[in-house]
Amino acid sequence: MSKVGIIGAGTWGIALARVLANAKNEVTVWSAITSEIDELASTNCHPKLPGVILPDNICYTKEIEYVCREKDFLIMAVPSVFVRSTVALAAPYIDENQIVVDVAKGMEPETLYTMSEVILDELKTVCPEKHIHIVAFSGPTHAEEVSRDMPTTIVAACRDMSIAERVQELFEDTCMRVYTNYDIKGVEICGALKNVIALATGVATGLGLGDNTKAALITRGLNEISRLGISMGCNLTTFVGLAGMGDLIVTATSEHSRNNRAGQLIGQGYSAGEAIKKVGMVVEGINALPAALQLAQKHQIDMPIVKAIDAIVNNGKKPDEAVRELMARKQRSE
Ligand SMILES: NC(=O)C1=CN([C@@H]2O[C@H](COP(=O)(O)OP(=O)(O)OC[C@H]3O[C@@H](n4cnc5c(N)ncnc54)[C@H](O)[C@@H]3O)[C@@H](O)[C@H]2O)C=CC1
Ligand SMILES: O=C(CO)COP(=O)(O)O
Repeated sequence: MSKVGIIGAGTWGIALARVLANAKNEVTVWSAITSEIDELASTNCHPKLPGVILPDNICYTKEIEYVCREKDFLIMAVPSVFVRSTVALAAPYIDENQIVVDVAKGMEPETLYTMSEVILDELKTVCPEKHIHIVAFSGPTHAEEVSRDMPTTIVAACRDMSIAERVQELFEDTCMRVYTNYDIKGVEICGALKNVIALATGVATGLGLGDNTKAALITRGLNEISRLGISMGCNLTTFVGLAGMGDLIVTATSEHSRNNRAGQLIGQGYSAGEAIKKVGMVVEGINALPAALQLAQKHQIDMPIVKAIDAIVNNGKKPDEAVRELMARKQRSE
């Protein structure tokens, strides 16, 4: 039995809280939004996970200190744009013997840091004397399915494999089968950038295009992401594994994906802002675009699908025009 603090009460934080509480761990959930905590505590339900009853051994708190103190694991489950500010709040209460597990998928546009790097950077600023272990936890894992105990696989990534193994053990005997990987940077790049490609497959669906187009976007999209990752020193095997190919497949094809849904709306003619509003939850692929473009430029990697999505989302390019341009690119070898 472990003590786990879940920082963030969106669908993913709550799905993980449920799995871990049912496995007899002592689970505490915190949210920056106090009304969310009141609702969870009084209903044992999350409004975006209808029909899922949460076990009553989950403790809810509005105190960041309480969610951090004396926990073995702290799971950072806020959307990527809130990771830095949330770590700043939590840092004074985080100890060296705790493992911080990041589940947010994104990259910070100003620093080009992955989320584990953002966490480390913020912890160094607030408490430079502490050495804290951080694990990236990423893979094909929609909250809607995990919260119904559907068999799911995921990667726990850390340079120190013994720390990744601690997270693997935490999820033993749950619906989640955890694989370890020491290529934390590769795992995090996969998690952030597959969302951009899922936007692209959504756009294709919204335009009324077919399965051939989606397969092309998934395959060539993975090629773009892996070329970037390899140029940054990551391992190809990470990109063809669960955090890469696995998560790209699920996000690009699942009805649960917010990125896929936002892309569909954009393909149907909605602006990015309208699509985000209609989806009503975080669309990380849109947040990841500035960092993706900067990294492509910095590492001199051609990323035509990422560029096309940025042109549609941020520069008003018509989706059908972007498809025509992608198809008309100079012919080349695979
Ligand atoms: N939902 C899913 O199936 C999965 C999500 N993820 C990742 O987990 C992260 C969180 O995603 P979701 O839980 O789906 O998001 P969500 O859109 O359901 O959650 C939003 C949550 O963010 C928190 N929040 C809102 N404003 C905040 C603020 N100012 N400061 C701190 N926290 C604030 C609140 O707890 C709110 O419920 C994302 O990076 C996502 O890519 C990863 C795997 C699966
Ligand atoms: O990362 C996810 C599944 O693994 C969630 O994807 P969406 O944010 O597109 O729903």
